[in-house]
Amino acid sequence: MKRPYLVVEWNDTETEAKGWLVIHNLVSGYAGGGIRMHPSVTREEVERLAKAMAYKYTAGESSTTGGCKGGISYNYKAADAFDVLRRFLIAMMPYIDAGVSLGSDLGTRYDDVLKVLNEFGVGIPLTKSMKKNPKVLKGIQEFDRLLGTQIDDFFLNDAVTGYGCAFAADEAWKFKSGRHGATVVIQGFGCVGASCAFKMHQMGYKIVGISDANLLVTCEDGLDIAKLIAHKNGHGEMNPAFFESSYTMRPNTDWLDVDCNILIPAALEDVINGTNAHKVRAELVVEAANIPISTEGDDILKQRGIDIVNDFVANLGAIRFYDAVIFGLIEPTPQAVIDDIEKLCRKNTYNLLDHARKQNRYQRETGFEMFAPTVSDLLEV
Ligand SMILES: NC(=O)c1ccc[n+]([C@@H]2O[C@H](COP(=O)([O-])OP(=O)(O)OC[C@H]3O[C@@H](n4cnc5c(N)ncnc54)[C@H](O)[C@@H]3O)[C@@H](O)[C@H]2O)c1
Repeated sequence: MKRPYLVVEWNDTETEAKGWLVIHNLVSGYAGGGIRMHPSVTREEVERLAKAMAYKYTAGESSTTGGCKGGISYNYKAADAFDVLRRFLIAMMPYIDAGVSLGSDLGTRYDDVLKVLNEFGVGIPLTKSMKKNPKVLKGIQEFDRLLGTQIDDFFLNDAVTGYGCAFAADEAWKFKSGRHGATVVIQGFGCVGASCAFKMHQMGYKIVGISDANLLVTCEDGLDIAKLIAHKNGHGEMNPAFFESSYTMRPNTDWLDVDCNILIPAALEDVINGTNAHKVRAELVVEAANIPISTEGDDILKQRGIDIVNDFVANLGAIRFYDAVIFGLIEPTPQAVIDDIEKLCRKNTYNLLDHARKQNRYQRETGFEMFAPTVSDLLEV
């Protein structure tokens, strides 16, 4: 399954926006993945992201869902960003109605996606057979209810992925026998970056640097994560008016210049690449973002002996939440959702690092073998 099963290209009627739906594989006619909106989105990127989703569902032990992704090349901060998203979803509606389940990703909000799907009477996308399955319909109701619940002041859906990444980072750090109170730098302070920072801090790590779309803020003694979260905006941007006097502000491009033990990219793709991977100072990189390391960057990290935890191992929280609740795999409570994700992220991370160590190989290669998707079905019509 090297090639995507289906690629659909879209040109907006009202703006210069362009978009793609890529289905990497279907399992019993079903696939899941979020929609990314960013000016840099390309077809190739959406294909890579859809592939990563397919691996993620395998790592998430899903027996029901393949990987897909939506991508829109447009400014997510533009005043008409929601209208562009709406028109993209309308164009993709025949696929969505057949069982291609699109959610949110960088630059889009799940509420906005659901608003459009509800407007057209689709709700959460399901295949024809799922729509007739009472267990799945009950699962949808539970999932809808859980979307409105909170944990540690985050909406559950905004916490699941970041928490999972934090559990994966903690497991990997312990596997390396790292010292307590290790230092962490995080790129991105949106849904994933902020909740990951919160959980890492809660587990005793010191967050010494965070970057967002505007700036990098650092502090050797550790940043006040709760305060930064309380004052960030809906685009995951920190508010410098609430920074402490001990903080240093720098351009966000300096994020690799900060000393740390663990580096967590939680924003864009290919941010560690052939031009900057030699600058990574951390001993461990945990991929909270999807595909944050380019092939060239990967080669350099591998040569330098830096450990990594693959994206599809660390950031499967949201897809596991969806699958586990909709298909009735766990008790539908916020704590059960988090406990389930913790168990899975820790287990997969440990197995990944253990296999790689025993085979004396780079984790990326081991991960691609361990979690390769095996099913490729057709759309259910
Ligand atoms: N939301 C999820 O549940 C989820 C699940 C799995 C994977 N992911 C992946 O995690 C990553 C982040 O997703 P999100 O949902 O948190 O997005 P988001 O839109 O909520 O936040 C994105 C963050 O990235 C920051 N950012 C943008 N450009 C930047 C730059 N040049 N330098 C530093 N920071 C920059 C933004 O300011 C913001 O803080 C993406 O790769 C996404 O595919 C998200």
